[in-house]
Amino acid sequence: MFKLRRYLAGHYVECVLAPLFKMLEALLQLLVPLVMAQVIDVGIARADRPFILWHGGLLVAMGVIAWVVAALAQYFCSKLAASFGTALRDDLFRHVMSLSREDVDRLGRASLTTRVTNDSQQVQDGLNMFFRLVLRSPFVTVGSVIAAFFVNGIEGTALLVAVLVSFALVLGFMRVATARYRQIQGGLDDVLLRTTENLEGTRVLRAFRREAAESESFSGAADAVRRTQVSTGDLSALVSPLTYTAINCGLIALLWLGGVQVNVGGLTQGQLVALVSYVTQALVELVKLANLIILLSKASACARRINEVFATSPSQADGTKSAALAAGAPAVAFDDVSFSYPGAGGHALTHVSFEVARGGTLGVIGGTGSGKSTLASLLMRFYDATEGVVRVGGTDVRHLTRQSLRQVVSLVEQGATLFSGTIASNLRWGRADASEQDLADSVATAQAQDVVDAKEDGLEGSVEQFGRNFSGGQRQRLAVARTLVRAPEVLILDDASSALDFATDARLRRAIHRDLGGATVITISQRVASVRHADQILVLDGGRACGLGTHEELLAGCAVYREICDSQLTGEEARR
Ligand SMILES: Nc1ncnc2c1ncn2[C@@H]1O[C@H](COP(=O)(O)OP(=O)(O)OP(=O)(O)O)[C@@H](O)[C@H]1O
Repeated sequence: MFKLRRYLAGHYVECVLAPLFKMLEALLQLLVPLVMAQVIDVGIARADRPFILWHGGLLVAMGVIAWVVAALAQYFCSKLAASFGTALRDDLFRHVMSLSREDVDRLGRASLTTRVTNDSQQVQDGLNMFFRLVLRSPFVTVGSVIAAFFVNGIEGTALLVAVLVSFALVLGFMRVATARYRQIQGGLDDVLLRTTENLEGTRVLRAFRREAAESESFSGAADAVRRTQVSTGDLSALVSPLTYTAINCGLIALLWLGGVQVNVGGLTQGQLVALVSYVTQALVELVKLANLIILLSKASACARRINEVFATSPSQADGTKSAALAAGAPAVAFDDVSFSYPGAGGHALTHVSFEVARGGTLGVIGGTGSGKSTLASLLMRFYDATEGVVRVGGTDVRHLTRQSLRQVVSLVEQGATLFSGTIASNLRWGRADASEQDLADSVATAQAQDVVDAKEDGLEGSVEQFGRNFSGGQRQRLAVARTLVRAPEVLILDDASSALDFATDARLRRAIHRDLGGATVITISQRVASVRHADQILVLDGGRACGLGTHEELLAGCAVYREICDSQLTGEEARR
């Protein structure tokens, strides 16, 4: 947790003032029994009315001041914790965004979500309580023991023993609890993963009648968290009663010893009342301290998980060169590229080489799992090639700044994702300053005019989360339009028209060719019709390039391509 102290920068005044005001409140609290003792031993014993009234007024004044400083401390603590939480979450989110897909795969998406949301909140809550109690509780506890010694040595010793026993219990709990809380947060990751998977795949779940099985599996994960929470809860539930028991034993000893001493004249009645008050204060503060330690154990487990994310530096260093398609160099080139996903047994791509000239078109075809999307991911530099070099404009993509690479190369993926807002706000993800005309042109090229027209508000029509108020084909066309707004020099369509009928798909390809003059277009598809007119077609089979050429050349020389064509086209259609 200490490592996260940088998020307190700029709030050092509150960091000092909050615990200081709490201390002041505690100091006043410690003085109250001494004043009370005076009232009993002097004021009441001598029936001195003015003395009692004066000290009564003093107690009221101390109460008012204590209330004011406590309110101020509370204000500073809340402000401090809220600023800390906001800065931490912002930075954590930014850091997660800077990680490569490989890093995100390794840390786990669900786990990252829990860390950015729940874990950061736990740390914020822990910090809030820390500043409230870190000085106050130990101060009151230690102060009560010292004050008790000050009043009477024997009584002070009894209180000290009770406090030390309670403190040992609290520390023992902290050691066990931190590990348990880490386990609980890990379990919550699993619950979140199952929740999002099932919510996003509700339709599939129902179609395959997997509700019962998935509910059972979810219950299993939730129950594992419950068991750890219950056992940790049982443990933490013991902390307060044990602390109370230890201190109350001290109180019994104190009353017994105190009674004897009052009888022999070693202690006044007022001093005994003050001592009882100190024991009570120590008890209350020790219980608060125990709860603070429970909260800090939780916060420290969460802080460690957050620090793990910060310790993951992006596995891909950003390049320094600006991407530009130089004349003469191919727009895109794969030079003997192989790639395997982290933790995967084999290669997803093996020794793949090809070049696409500036303004040229490439079709990529192959069976499912043959490595087509992986090829697009390497070109976007979502992952780095394990062997070989991927080049854009003649430069190794690892040497290009990520921003400029993605300015030049744009990808439309099959699972077109839209974000809640309006159609226009989604399209402007492509280019923030795009004019209405730019948006309209892109919509027309993407064959999405009917999608916009169907909305009463046209381009201002609303888009729900993930674009779920649109059909798959409508989402795909809007996603294409969004990319076209950017007017990319290299456009990759990865199964981006899989939900479109053949006629719309053909119109879309023709429009892109017509309106995006000069752009290099890579079309990835399982449909021969989508790639057959490309300048070259790359055929992938099990991650290997088994053919590269025009439709006619491949028909004549590539058995895999011929097989794909046979499964989709009649002999006549294939030759046409
Ligand atoms: N994130 C990942 N982690 C591990 N393996 C992966 C990952 N993504 C894909 N793979 C594996 O890499 C191989 C190639 O996958 P890829 O998605 O590139 O195939 P594809 O040709 O696009 O398939 P499809 O046409 O079904 O979309 C497959 O064996 C797949 O299981």
